[in-house]
Order: sequence, then structure tokens, then C-alpha cells
Amino acid sequence: MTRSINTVSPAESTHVPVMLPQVLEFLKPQTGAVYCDATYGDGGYTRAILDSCACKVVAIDQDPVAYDRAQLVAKQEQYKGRLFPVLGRFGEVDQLVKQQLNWTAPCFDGMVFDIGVSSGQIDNPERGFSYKMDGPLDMRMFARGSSDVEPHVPRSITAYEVVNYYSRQQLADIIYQYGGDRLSRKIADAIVNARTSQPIKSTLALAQIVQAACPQPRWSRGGDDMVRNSAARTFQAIRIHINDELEQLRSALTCTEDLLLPDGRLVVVTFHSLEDRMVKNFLHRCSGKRALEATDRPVNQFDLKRAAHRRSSRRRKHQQDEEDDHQYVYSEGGSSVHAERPSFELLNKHVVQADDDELHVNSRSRSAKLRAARRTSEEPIRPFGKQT
Ligand SMILES: C[S@@+](CC[C@H](N)C(=O)[O-])C[C@H]1O[C@@H](n2cnc3c(N)ncnc32)[C@H](O)[C@@H]1O
Repeated sequence: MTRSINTVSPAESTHVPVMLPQVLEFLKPQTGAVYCDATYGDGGYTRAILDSCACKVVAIDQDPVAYDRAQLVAKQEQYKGRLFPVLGRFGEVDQLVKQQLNWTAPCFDGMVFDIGVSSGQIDNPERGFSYKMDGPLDMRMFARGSSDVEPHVPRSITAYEVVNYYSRQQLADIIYQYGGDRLSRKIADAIVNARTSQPIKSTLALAQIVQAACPQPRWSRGGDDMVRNSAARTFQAIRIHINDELEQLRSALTCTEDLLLPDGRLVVVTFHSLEDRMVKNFLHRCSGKRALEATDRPVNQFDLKRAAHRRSSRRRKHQQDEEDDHQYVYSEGGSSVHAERPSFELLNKHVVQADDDELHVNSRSRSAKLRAARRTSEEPIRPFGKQT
């Protein structure tokens, strides 16, 4: 297999940063300050932060290709001594900072997260993220490709293993939970039936199986890929599962309370309703706002027509929130300190979304949601429990 991804240069950058002006507006970079870009990707945010004033940036990415790219950028004259690339997962950002930089918390004046995949990852068929281009079923963000063994990144299953070895029920659960596809059982059936004759080896083979199981209804033509295309949703679901994306975010949010200096700013851009809900919940609890009411919860955008199902899933979510609340009250000894001594102050009352101009030039920004907050000087609240 040819592997053009091994050689990178800063000029190869293909990712158009989402809501960049808004990110800078909320982060407010200051001369002499130190920021953490927890999702370096193609470096769009990092370069903009560094270009805005004489500050420093710690740039984290779990993708070795992004890390290599960051190292090249760090050698450029204008960024020398100001950009610190770190290879690793943002869910362990506290450990990365301690072990790789030898810094102690709190150490950041601002942290920014741009959750998800970069265009560079999607557009490289060898990474296996795209249902539109043929490639191996990989989808690991923390490896260069399925044929690589990286000594310094975690070993994990690939999409090949998920698709060919997971049970029908496991597949249906993943596709429903992370892809929001109400036809998840039908898709899981189609995958299990197809693999009885021979293993499913490529992205296009998987996409064809899913699309054949759920042909695109005529009413759904046009609009967002995620809304109209079952293959897009199935690929997203498998990617989220393989890269443990929700758990990574949950753990990273908890780390921000320890790593941000008083007055430090947190900016998070998400592309999935489950992620946005997690960020909203975290910031609301840390800022002393009530936990989300059942009616506030983002409903699964793909399930709008299924009211009955929605009601039962709300009941499940409500139960989950009650469990979270219980855990919180338990860890804080039953007092409601979060309301009196909030660790964050919200910077935007309503979620920020891309404006029409950006939507026009970057369709990827359609589902992006930005939330921002300022760290107070109060003790961490850790609404998701303590870091282990
Ligand atoms: C949407 S891109 C970021 C794009 C970047 N803001 C830019 O302007 O170029 C997301 C990046 O985050 C990385 N990423 C995703 N999950 C991660 C995790 N848990 N730890 C570290 N990096 C992660 C991906 O590898 C990808 O490069």
C-alpha cells in the first residue's frame, strides 16, 4: 500500500477551521499567556492563536500525522520556542502536561477543544474514515494507518474488528447510540449476514452493505449527509466507539478544572448532540446552574418523528442524570457548594453556531456548536466524578 501520509508538511493543511473568529473572541489570547489546543489537527486554531499575540501554545493530538505536522510548524521562525507539540489523548491531558512537559497544574490561561475528525483524516482513504472513498476499515485516530504499529500510542481494535467480530446486538447498540440511526437493527442484520460469506474488508464494501439495507428515501434528498445517509451515521458511530470519543471528552472536561488558571478560558466546539449535551451539562453544573431538565435535553436529531421512542429514551436519560446527580452529591458530601462557589462562569448564554457566511463556504460547520466559560478561582467541582 502506498503511504503518502508519512510525509507531511505544514503546507498540506486541508482543514478549514470551524468558527475561528468566535473561538478567538472567547479565548481572548493575551501576550505572555499559555494556551492548550487539545485538538491540533491541521493547526488552524493554534496558528491563529500564536499569530494573534506573543503567547505560547501546547498543541495536543493523538494522531501521529498531526503531531509530525505540529513539529514541523514548531520549527518555523515565527513559532520557535512558542509551540509545544504533544502526542497523546486529551482525556489524559493532565498526565501529558506533567509527564511530557514537566509542568504542574494549573498552567493554562485558556484551553480549546475542537472535537471530532479533521478533513485531513477524512480525506485520506487509507485511514478508513470515509464512506465515500475506498480504503481499509481502520478509523483509529491514533495510528497512521492499519498497517502501522506505533510504539507510543495505545493499541486498539480497528473498524475491521468491530464490523467482522462484534455481535449483532453490539453493532445495533453502537449504531443506534452513536449514530442515532433508528434502522440500527436492520443495518446490524445486513452487516452480520454479509460477513457470513466473506469478511467485510473495505470502507466501500461496508458503505454499500449499509446503503443497500436502508436505501435513501426520496423525501430526504438534499441537506446534511448525517441526516440523509445511513452510511455516514454508521461510520460516525463506529469511529466514536473505536476512539472512545465520549469518554475522552468527559475525562478532558474534568481535567480543565485543574489545569486552567483563575480567569482562564475554556472553549469547546462539538459536532454531535451527545457531546454538546455533555459539555452543556458539565458547564451548567460547574457554574452553579441547575442540572438539565428533561425538556432541555437535545433530542436525537434523527428521531424527531418517533415521539414514543423519544419519551422512553428521555426516561432513560433522566435516570442517567439522577445517577450522575447522586454521584455528585455523594462526592461533595451532600452539600450544594456548586451553586455557591462555581468553578466556571458561562461566557455564552446560548450555544454559538456558525453564521450563514461560514455555512456557505464550509458545510462541515453546519452541526458545530460552541460553548465557552471562564474559570473562577474556586475549587474544582468535578461533576463527572474524580479523575482516576
Ligand atoms: C476537528 S480536528 C481539529 C482541527 C483544528 N482545530 C484545526 O483548526 O486544524 C480534531 C483533531 O482532534 C484530534 N483528536 C480527536 N480526539 C482526540 C483525543 N481524544 N485526544 C487527542 N486528539 C484528539 C483528531 O486526531 C483531530 O486531529
